[in-house]
Amino acid sequence: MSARCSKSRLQSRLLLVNQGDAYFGNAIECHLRAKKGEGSRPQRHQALCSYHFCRPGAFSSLAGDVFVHHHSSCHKTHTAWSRLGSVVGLRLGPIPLVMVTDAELARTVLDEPKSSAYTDLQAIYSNNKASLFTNRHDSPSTSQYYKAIRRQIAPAFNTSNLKQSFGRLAALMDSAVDYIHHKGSGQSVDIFTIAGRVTMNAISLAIFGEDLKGNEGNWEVRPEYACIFEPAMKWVLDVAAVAWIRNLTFIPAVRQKESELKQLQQEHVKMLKQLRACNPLPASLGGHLLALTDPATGQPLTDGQLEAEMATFFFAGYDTSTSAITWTLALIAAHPEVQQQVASELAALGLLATPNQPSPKPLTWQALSNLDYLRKVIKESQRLQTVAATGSMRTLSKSMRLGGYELAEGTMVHVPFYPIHHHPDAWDRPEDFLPERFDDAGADFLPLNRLAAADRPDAQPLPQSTQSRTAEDGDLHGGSLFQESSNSHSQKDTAGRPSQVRRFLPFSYGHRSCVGQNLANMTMLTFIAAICANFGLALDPQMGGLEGLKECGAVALTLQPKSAMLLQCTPRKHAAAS
Ligand code: HEM
Repeated sequence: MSARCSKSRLQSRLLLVNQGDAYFGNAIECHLRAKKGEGSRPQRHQALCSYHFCRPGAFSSLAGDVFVHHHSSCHKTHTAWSRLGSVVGLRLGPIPLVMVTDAELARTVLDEPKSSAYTDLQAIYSNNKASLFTNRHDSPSTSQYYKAIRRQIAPAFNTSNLKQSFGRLAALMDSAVDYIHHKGSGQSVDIFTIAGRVTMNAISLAIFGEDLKGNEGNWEVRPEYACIFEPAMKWVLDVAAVAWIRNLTFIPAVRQKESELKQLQQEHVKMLKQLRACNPLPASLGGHLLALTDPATGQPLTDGQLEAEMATFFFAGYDTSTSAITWTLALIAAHPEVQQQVASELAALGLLATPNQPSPKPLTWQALSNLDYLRKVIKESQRLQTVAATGSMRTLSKSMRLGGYELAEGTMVHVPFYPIHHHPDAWDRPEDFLPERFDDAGADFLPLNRLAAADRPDAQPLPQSTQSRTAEDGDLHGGSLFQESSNSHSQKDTAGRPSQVRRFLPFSYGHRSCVGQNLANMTMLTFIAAICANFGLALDPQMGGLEGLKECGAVALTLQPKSAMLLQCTPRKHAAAS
């Protein structure tokens, strides 16, 4: 124990030097200091907690907080740490990392122009090929490339462009509904798998104008692409955590993983061929992809470049939308009073199936924008079960003072969204599922009386100037299907920052926020409305009720159910479903 401690002390001192006058100890160093009674009570508590999470300690000496940071329950650990302070210092191997879990400080960090968390993942996938995901702050050429691609691709997600594929999307949802009907009343279905197929087909529709993998047959069989995608992505995540494992090619399992990754790349090459062959409409995502030009040459992207961009959309869109749909439907099933309100809203629009009206009106684009309550339900699900739980990463382009700490230029700062969505300083009753909290048009933002909390010595109270918001970066994000766009800010304060602080960040914030959020919102709303219009939902007893639901999430890039999400679906046209 003592040898281990002295080693970790040395490492912590090195971090101390790296970080200028701020102190960032690793878990073991914190543990020692806490045991000696150093620091304030909350700091000691934090230290002991973090030590506990990092066991077994022998390995923690070398790896620092890697295990806890990459653990499938890391969202809960991050949340526990966030209660102890808004800035936490961690060490991933030799790399110091600062975690920020306060909405106001998060704004300062996310406004930083540099680098994003997913950079590494895409770089691993594509052997450092440039893409929308591989913007490197230290390379002007990739940064230039990134900006040009983002500008060119964003209009594909404008609502007016997405609207063109709505009819086919709605037909897709009808097929999924038919499948559940045919399965028979009272049977449980795995909504996680069905949502996966729906999402995959929705992205395919946006890119190719057709559902690539078909929508017939058994919707509870994982799409072929997902079976290739999932093991490959798991390997990418493992390599992101411990880069050198990729070199252990003498181990058969490593060779197997590398070949799975190659298979995924080949799949994307095949898709690219298909895209060229199907001659997509210019307004579609596929049309926009084929029209992309490289700012360095002014020429259309090469096949290699295009393949990396296309892969980005499946990477970014598949896992995320699948989990968000699954959590929302499960939470609706677990809250009968919410389900009742969703049903009433659908009934008022003539969209609800009943024994007297077994074939209700089809969902139209117009009706979609009238589903106010359902939109709030989706938002509240995204807050409670934040899919992008681990949030985003930035590398500081200049030194800055954050929460009382002086952070040097180049420091990596991690902003996990799950703790921000669960922080009692930001939300009333953060652990409860309360869609009506979004009744207030300003609910995406911190109430003014919660700004500049006492534990932020450098925080300046912001002017309480305005409640109005105007869309910013409109050409980069397009209009939003949700009234409060994730990218709309209030007017600026004297430092040029928006004077309201966003506390609701399912799609991140600022210039690197989710470019596909309108497609995600359209897919979620359409599918969830179709399911709720046709079925009364209940959690299968195997899920263990609401408590079981809260426990069944695991982070594997996104926060998703550990396995199947079983829901009992009672057809509304046959029986009185809730
Ligand atoms: C509910 C579903 C979704 C969620 C919760 C989600 C969340 C996010 C978040 C949090 C980021 C920012 C990452 C960062 O700051 O580092 C992001 C980026 C991105 N998302 Fe999404 N996303 C979803 C669906 C989609 C879809 C359907 C697509 C497209 C098909 C998409 C494409 C992208 C792309 C390309 C980026 C990178 C943008 C950039 O770096 O400029 N996402 N997403």
